[in-house]
Amino acid sequence: MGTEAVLRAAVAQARRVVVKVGSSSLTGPGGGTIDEARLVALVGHLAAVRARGGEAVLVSSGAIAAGLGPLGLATRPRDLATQQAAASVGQGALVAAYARAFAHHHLTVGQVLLTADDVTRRTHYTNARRTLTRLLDLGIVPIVNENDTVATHEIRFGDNDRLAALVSHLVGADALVLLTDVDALYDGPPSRAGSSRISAVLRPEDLAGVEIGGTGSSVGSGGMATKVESAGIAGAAGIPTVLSRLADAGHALAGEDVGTVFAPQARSRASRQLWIAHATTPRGRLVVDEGAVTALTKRRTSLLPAGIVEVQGTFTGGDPVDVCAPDGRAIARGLVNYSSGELPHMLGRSTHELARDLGAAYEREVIHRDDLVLL
Ligand SMILES: Nc1ncnc2c1ncn2[C@@H]1O[C@H](COP(=O)(O)OP(=O)(O)O)[C@@H](O)[C@H]1O
Ligand SMILES: N[C@@H](CCC(=O)OP(=O)(O)O)C(=O)O
Repeated sequence: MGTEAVLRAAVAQARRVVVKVGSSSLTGPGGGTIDEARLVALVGHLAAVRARGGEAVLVSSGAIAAGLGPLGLATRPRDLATQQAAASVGQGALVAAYARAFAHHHLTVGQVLLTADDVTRRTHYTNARRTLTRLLDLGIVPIVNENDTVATHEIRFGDNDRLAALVSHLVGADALVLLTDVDALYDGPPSRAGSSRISAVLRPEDLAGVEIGGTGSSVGSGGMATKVESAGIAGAAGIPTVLSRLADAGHALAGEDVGTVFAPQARSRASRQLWIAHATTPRGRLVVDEGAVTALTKRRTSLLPAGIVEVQGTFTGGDPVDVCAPDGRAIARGLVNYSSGELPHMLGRSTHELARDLGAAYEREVIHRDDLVLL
């Protein structure tokens, strides 16, 4: 069996699978309503996974699109507040439609709304993981979406592709399936004559020269770029991804030759570190000296106050920040233990000195090595 066939078989046999469906393939022409027939067909495929003894987590976009009609809007609003209002109206309708469709298969759904914080901050991701795992143990189909109504610009994924990859980490999925409105990854814009389907991405070089563009619809948001990124995030934790159009979902889940399959990378990094690298938007920058660059990159140490020369941005303890070399290049990203107000008083000083002058609480490293990922 070739590598591609092995991967497709792994998807077909996945015990736990995360399936993500995009707004563009769930909505009818114009994008203002959810196409119930497509939703029902998708639910049928997920029920089939359950019927063969598997478990499924559905990550569904479409809240904003589902809210357009009831709000009398013709197109997806551009401003965040109206998008959030649309999501608030649409999310309930969307999950109600899923609950009805799953009930025909005697399956119950549970809604899980997540923000980027929920999959990056230690306490939150542990909670999210526990809830999702418990739902699966109870035989429920979790339906995940971004918590659009509270997410702000800074912390928002916007698309659900990367969120789906992070959810696949959270639940320890065996496969990730991304369903969209295009049948596969193409080597150029799918609308351009001469572009051809890529059936498998087995190594990063397979993406060299591929023109990966933005969304082709009025309701989708990440386009192909966030899907390829999502496959990379899942792959880094050893999880294979299949991308296909919604109409081919059954074939994709059965391991047939549709869409594009992405091989996981050979070396998987700790998934927590991946969340930090891929899920977070840095709230500030810590510029460090050359000694700290070497310590972090060569010796993989924690970041201590002594090596920091400048603090940029406004952040609180627990926020993601970039660590930059003296030339401004971001070399790492991590979750910082102190706020941007506290740090300037600590720069260049040893932890011993800080503990003596400011108290034991200041003995902690600025970013612990477990919370730091090299970029
Ligand atoms: N190289 C490519 N191959 C396939 N599709 C691409 C490519 N570059 C850009 N796209 C566009 O990405 C779109 C899918 O992304 P998007 O609209 O965000 O969907 P979704 O709502 O499912 O997340 C396709 O409809 C297509 O127009
Ligand atoms: N959380 C948003 C998802 C936004 C979106 O368009 O995502 P996608 O279609 O996956 O690119 C919603 O439910 O409308």
